Amino acid sequence: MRGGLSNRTIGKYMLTKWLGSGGMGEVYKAEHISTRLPAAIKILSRTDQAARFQNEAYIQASVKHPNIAALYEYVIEDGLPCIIMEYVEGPTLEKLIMRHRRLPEAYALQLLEQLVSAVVLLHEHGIIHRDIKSCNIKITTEGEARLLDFGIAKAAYTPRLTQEGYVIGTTYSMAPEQFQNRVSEHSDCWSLGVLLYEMLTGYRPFDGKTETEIRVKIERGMYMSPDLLVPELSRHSRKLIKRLLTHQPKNRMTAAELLDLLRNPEETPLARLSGWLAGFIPKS
Ligand SMILES: Nc1ncnc2c1ncn2[C@@H]1O[C@H](COP(=O)(O)OP(=O)(O)OP(=O)(O)O)[C@@H](O)[C@H]1O
Repeated sequence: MRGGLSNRTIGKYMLTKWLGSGGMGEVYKAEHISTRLPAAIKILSRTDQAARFQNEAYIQASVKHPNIAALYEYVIEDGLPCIIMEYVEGPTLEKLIMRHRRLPEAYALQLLEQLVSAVVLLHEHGIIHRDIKSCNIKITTEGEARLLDFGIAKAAYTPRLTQEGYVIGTTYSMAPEQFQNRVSEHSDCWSLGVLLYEMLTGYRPFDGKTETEIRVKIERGMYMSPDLLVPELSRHSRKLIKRLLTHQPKNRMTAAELLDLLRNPEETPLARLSGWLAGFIPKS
């Protein structure tokens, strides 16, 4: 039942508000009984998904990063597995984009940098998120990004959770190789490209009326050049999108390279020339 568990206690927490339901369970806002600090609690509703749910908890617990919602505890209450995690106040990135139509470029790049630094950490731990998309990201009241939902993330120790041939992910943000079940950390970088495009233009690069239509566009790399939607878009952002939405995973920019470029944008020829000329100006 939706929200049917409100006012019940889970460990040291009291459930206060139903937040929504996802693929595996219900999410509630909760309050610590003695400290009154908030938390979000995900309660498994599909018992056939217990192994995947535990996988989500293992992964979320194994990485600590300011832009990843922290895991507090994994408990089993009356036979129900529960993930107790940081409560992130604020809208999802998807809602924020819809509300403003699209995000200002400087802010979009700032959010991307935060998310990429989280993804670099995941990849360093051998974890592939596999479902990076705007509705799995929340924006805090301070305007910072928090990555949520490790339900289908994959680590080296993740047990085989899917039936042979079952494709994992959300079609519009999936990389072409994900349809062949050849997922790697490069697939997360494609999804970051989809996310950047969506933040900057307000549109998804690969959209359509059916899953098949979207899939065909992804496999053919057919997307509208972002500057046709936002003519003032910088060359820097256009280049990032192009390098992330590269069909061949091996030729695609990695998360570490992307982070480096976001922190040290490539110098424009003009900036390089003026830096060079500055060397000739006598110091007074
Ligand atoms: N840590 C959190 N803090 C605040 N809200 C959260 C938190 N985790 C999840 N939510 C919210 O709870 C709702 C359900 O989340 P959940 O991750 O289970 O599903 P989903 O992302 O909607 O779907 P799916 O699991 O199928 O991807 C969403 O509205 C989500 O934004």
